[in-house]
Amino acid sequence: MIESSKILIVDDEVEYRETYRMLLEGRGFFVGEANSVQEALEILEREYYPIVLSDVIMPGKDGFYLLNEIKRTYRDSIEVIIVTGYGSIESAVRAMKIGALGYFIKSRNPEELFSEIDKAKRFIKLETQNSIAKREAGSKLFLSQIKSPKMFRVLKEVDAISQFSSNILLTGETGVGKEIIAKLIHQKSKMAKEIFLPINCQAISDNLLESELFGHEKGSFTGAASRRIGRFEEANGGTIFLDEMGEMSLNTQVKILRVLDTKQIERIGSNKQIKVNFRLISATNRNLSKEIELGNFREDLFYRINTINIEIPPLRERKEDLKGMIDFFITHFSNEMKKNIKGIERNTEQYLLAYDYPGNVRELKNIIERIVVLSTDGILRLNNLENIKTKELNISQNGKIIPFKEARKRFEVDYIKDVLEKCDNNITQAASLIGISRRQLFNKLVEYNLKS
Ligand SMILES: Nc1ncnc2c1ncn2[C@@H]1O[C@H](COP(=O)(O)OP(=O)(O)OP(=O)(O)O)[C@@H](O)[C@H]1O
Repeated sequence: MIESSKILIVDDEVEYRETYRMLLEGRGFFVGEANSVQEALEILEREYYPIVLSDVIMPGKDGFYLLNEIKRTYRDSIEVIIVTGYGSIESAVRAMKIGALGYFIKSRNPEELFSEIDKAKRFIKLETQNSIAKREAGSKLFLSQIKSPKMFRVLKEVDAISQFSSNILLTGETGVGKEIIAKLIHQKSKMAKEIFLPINCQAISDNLLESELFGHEKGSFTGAASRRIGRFEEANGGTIFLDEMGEMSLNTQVKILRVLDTKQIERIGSNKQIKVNFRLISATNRNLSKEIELGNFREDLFYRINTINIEIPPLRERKEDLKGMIDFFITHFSNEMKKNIKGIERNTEQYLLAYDYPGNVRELKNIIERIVVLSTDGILRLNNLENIKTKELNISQNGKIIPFKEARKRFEVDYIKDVLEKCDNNITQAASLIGISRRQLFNKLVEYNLKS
């Protein structure tokens, strides 16, 4: 079932509901019905419908009341299209002001209704995938050029398993491209048009992770100011990608196991069962068998998520692709930064080809980004080759990944120091190279205590 194609029709007249049902089902939508505002709100409590098509005048509460309630409770996770028999500019404006996405007059051509629904679908997808899209903006992938036999085998496996809905576990060191492969599996699957929802279990604290995944009812805990639709509900019909699965607490593991067994969830603070249907791809860079022995990971969950296992090799085991990847990232970053890169210094290229990349593709990508940023004459060179290891691996401390804010600070400090060194500490020139104002750079120097 296609989740963004689920529509709830709210109309007190059964003939209208049936007409819409016929029209919409004919176009592949899954249709739910409510004959009143009250019933619609009850259904929405139980089941997630991303799109609601509501009549205005009904016995009891009217469509504007429903619209108001939906926007107050669900904000942008549900889009509403108001349908009315009597079109008037005032009521259209009113609907839009309250937050309806579209407005349709019953006597009009149904094609207009479909175009409103398409708009709502695009909006919902955009909302949920906004952050993903931002992250991936302009980044084409190095896939079709792959020559390494090990990576080639991975791509073959992806082709073979994409069409099935079995749970998949991706294993491999950090930065090898597990998320890229997860996305590829989704794109090649039957759900390609539906949502791909990545969640990094390590980036979210354990108590928040539960609410993130399952959603919560208003007031179910301090800070739960409104109802929240969980990720499992949002991913319905599509693929959910649980990254860093090995970091999940035993408590959350039990709950995930239950969802996989029953295909139902309960929002925190509610005991209503809600049906969910998604494909699960998990990833970890831990050795889960070892974690099971240590009592950190549940064996039953391991077997559930690991119907198919794909191991992604580290970059040092796919040296055949290194040269191609280096060129690929140079082109990518020089286009992105609009820099005319003429070439790469021989020593630097040799070093990059011989280096073993413990941080894998992510590390290679970061190094290339940095040398492209720092190149002022169109030639790429690593000034201090020994520095590379300590700088690139500066993402963890005592074995724990450092928080994003701290990592950004470290990067900015290194980056600013490098650029200043290149410009003989000339702040005006450094600011111009970086592309920020002299004042902004000066503020950074004060903030990071780099003035000396
Ligand atoms: N084939 C590829 N083509 C282009 N970029 C890639 C490729 N593989 C990985 N990358 C880039 O390398 C970085 C790391 O990739 P990704 O996040 O998929 O790795 P991961 O294995 O999921 O890492 P982690 O275990 O740390 O979550 C990303 O910036 C990604 O865009």
